[in-house]
Amino acid sequence: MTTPKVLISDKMSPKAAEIFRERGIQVDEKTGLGKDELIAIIGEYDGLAIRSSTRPDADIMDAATNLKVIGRAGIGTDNIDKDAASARGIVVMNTPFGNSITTAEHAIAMMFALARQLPEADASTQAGKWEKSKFMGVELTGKTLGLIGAGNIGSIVADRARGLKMKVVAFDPFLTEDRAVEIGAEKVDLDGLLSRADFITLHTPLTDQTRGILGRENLERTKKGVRIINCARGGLIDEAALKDLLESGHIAGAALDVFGEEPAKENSLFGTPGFVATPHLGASTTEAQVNVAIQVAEQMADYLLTGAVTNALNTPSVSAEEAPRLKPYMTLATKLGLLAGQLAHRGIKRVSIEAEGALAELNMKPVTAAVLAGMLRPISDTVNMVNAPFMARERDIDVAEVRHDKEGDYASLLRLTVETSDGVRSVAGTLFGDNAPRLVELFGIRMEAELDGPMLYIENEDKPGFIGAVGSTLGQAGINIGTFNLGRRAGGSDAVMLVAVDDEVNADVMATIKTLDGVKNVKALTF
Ligand SMILES: NC(=O)c1ccc[n+]([C@@H]2O[C@H](COP(=O)([O-])OP(=O)(O)OC[C@H]3O[C@@H](n4cnc5c(N)ncnc54)[C@H](O)[C@@H]3O)[C@@H](O)[C@H]2O)c1
Ligand SMILES: O=C(O)CC[C@@H](O)C(=O)O
Repeated sequence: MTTPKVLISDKMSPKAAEIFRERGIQVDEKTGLGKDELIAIIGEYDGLAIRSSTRPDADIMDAATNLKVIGRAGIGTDNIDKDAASARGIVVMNTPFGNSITTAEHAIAMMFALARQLPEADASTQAGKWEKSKFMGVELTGKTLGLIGAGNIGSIVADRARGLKMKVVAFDPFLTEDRAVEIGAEKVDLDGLLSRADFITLHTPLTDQTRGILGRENLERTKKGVRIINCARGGLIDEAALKDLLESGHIAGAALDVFGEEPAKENSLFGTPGFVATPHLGASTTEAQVNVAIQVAEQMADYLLTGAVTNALNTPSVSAEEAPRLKPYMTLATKLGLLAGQLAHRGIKRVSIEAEGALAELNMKPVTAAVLAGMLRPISDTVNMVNAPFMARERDIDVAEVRHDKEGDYASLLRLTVETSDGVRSVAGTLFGDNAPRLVELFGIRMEAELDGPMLYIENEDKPGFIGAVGSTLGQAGINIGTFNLGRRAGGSDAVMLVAVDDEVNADVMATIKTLDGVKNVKALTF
């Protein structure tokens, strides 16, 4: 294996580079690159470690011919084109917890800043004024804090706010009643929150559903004198409406760490009374930056060196302990997928992936991704485990996973049942003693075969002399046979044959085999 190479393209704690080097990965740190500069060099790298300034898009990824992973030292990945990454098989990972406390603390700091007008009072005092009566504040104790989004950061904010003796109400469609009780919040709908909250703080990602969640109409519905904090993402609040309502006095204060346009070197809100701004500092503490740098470097190194996947947004997780146990099953899954994909004459509509015995106790998601990657390889040169589920969805292939706890004839079994417009057919395989993947059933016919190298699949009437005829056709063409794997349907006249050959069988030989008496179907396969 060649030494993987990683580019760190945003300012990051030196801990990240230190970890990459310790793990034997080459690392370059080049920050502040323009898009074209990045495009010119990205082809050299297996990994790209970023914060929020680098914005890897489809153009950058097209040039990133070796790129396997993009690691975001932070939470939000809205600066990464994840669809483009998935389509190219690039894993995107973030560090979902490393800066949560820091960001929650920033939101609380912003709340105090608004409640006591700290920035204005500071500026006035240092300007030599002593405007004691101008800066009359409000207490937090007893006030209602409305959380929009109660995930990692929102729930830490709730905890801190409860410590400040505030009442917490939360709007989050994915928050269960039990979790709301656990974080000490009352679950409410958005209207309830807008009408009751003295302070509102946003902690959702920016999605199609959350964009403009505090738009003009909702801002107008807030309680008069409300104070609003956004340390999540610009785009959640209508900035023009916020300015109007601050100026009209309906909103008493607003503190934004994030803006629709960043860097926000100019913004219409600047200078508005009651407005406080910080330059996307939510995650900027020494502790958080060390946390996210260590985490992103460890995760990326694990993936590049061992295949373990943690905190990926576009592929299933595989822990470092699971990776070696799953590896042989993933090889089996890819081979069975390849077999099913190559033998499907028509587009696949549905695949059911069944695990039996020991395999049923493992993490099935990576196995499913490996099946799909194998199955789609005959129709795509670029498919891999990351983009296969995405490609299957794009092709409307319905994928089902089924686990059977009980062992059958084998300690573990993986069965794929594939539906095309030609009907439903299944293949099954297992791992032999040395973790070697073996086919054990082909279209309902028991047979044992290694799926390796070039092979010939032949369906025929079970007649004496047929095997000899195939053998001599291949022999006459100078093609050496590795193994002959045979099976026949019990009590029937159908037989199947998987012949491992040393060289690929050319079209002329295929045509001759097709003319042999009793042949029903012939196909050249590669594994
Ligand atoms: N300012 C900063 O520097 C900084 C630092 C870290 C994180 N962030 C941002 O903070 C945000 C929250 O991060 P997190 O770690 O808590 O994320 P999270 O995924 O743990 O929580 C997000 C919550 O939002 C909820 N949500 C999703 N759609 C919603 C909707 N339509 N209405 C209401 N709630 C909805 C989800 O159910 C979830 O509970 C993210 O946007 C992240 O990028 C900013
Ligand atoms: O890297 C940063 O400074 C910001 C990070 C923050 O926006 C995040 O989503 O984690």
